[in-house]
Amino acid sequence: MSPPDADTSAGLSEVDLERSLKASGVGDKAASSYAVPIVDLSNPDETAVADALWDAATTVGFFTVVGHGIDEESIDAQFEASREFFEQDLAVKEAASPFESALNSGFEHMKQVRPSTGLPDVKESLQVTARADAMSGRWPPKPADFEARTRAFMTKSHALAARILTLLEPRACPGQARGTLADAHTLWGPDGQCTLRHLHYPPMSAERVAALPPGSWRAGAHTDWCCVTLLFQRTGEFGLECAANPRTNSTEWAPVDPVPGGVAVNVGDMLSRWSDGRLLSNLHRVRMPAPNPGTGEVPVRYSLAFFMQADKSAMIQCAEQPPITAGDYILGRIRSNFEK
Ligand SMILES: O=C(O)CCC(=O)C(=O)O
Ligand SMILES: [Fe+2]
Repeated sequence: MSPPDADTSAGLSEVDLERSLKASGVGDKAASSYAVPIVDLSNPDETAVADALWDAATTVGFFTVVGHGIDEESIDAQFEASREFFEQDLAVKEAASPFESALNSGFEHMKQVRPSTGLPDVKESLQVTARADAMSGRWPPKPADFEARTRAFMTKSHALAARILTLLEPRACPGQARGTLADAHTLWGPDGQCTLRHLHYPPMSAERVAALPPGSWRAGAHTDWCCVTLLFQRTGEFGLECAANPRTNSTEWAPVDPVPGGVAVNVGDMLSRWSDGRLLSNLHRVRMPAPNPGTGEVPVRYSLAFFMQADKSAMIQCAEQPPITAGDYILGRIRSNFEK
């Protein structure tokens, strides 16, 4: 399908794919156990690292990086900030960081409706988009150093995502100067769109889970909108699953379990488009785990997702689709997930 113009072409096929899961049955299939690759970024042989990333990105599309250089203390501190924010009352969180879908920022509680399920994810999230106007009036006052801590964590996440993009770029976008992808993503500039999403999947009793509408997921199957996502998980908190990318024609799902010292990475739709499909984004979802037999409760899950999204004005130039600004591209995807 060749879209008629740039504005309406943003992410249409991805939304159709997600909607089709509702009817296909693929969405209900249990996860099997093929392994998500692990890539060690501390290997001094840069060619070997680039090869391993390319293999991982073109087969599964989801992989875990270790030796990535982000210190454990910063990751733990961000999770702690997230926990302190979410433990407040709902009304306090809503007032502290009002959600604004057009800015992709703020706090939302069970508001994100996935096209794959037609139901809200059973989660709450706090999104920080690295642009001054997006966060004006949205920095939560508690914990007290939330803004400083989050800015520092986003700086480290951005550097890691930029390194991964630069290692993938020569094969993903062979016609473009090396560094174009990383340079298109700035933090805190007037056009910035990189986002850190703090996610909280609340613990709940088996009765509350049973009362949810049938077909509810912690996060319904979806692809991400960005170039790459860094997904930070805590040990012992499971449920993330991915489908291999569409090139493999596989309908299997694999668990993406937390790896000590590891960060999960996935390719998003923006990079699929930018690379003319040399890289493909893949579906992933977060399963509602079985209640703990001792407590009868479904355990809590926290995660942090850093979405490396090109600046609003960055032009996504590729051969097979019309040029589109990254700003228009993201807006199209937001509209497909949020009512307002
Ligand atoms: O919480 C997770 O592990 C996944 C979250 C996710 O995929 C997303 O927010 O896009
Ligand atoms: Fe995602």
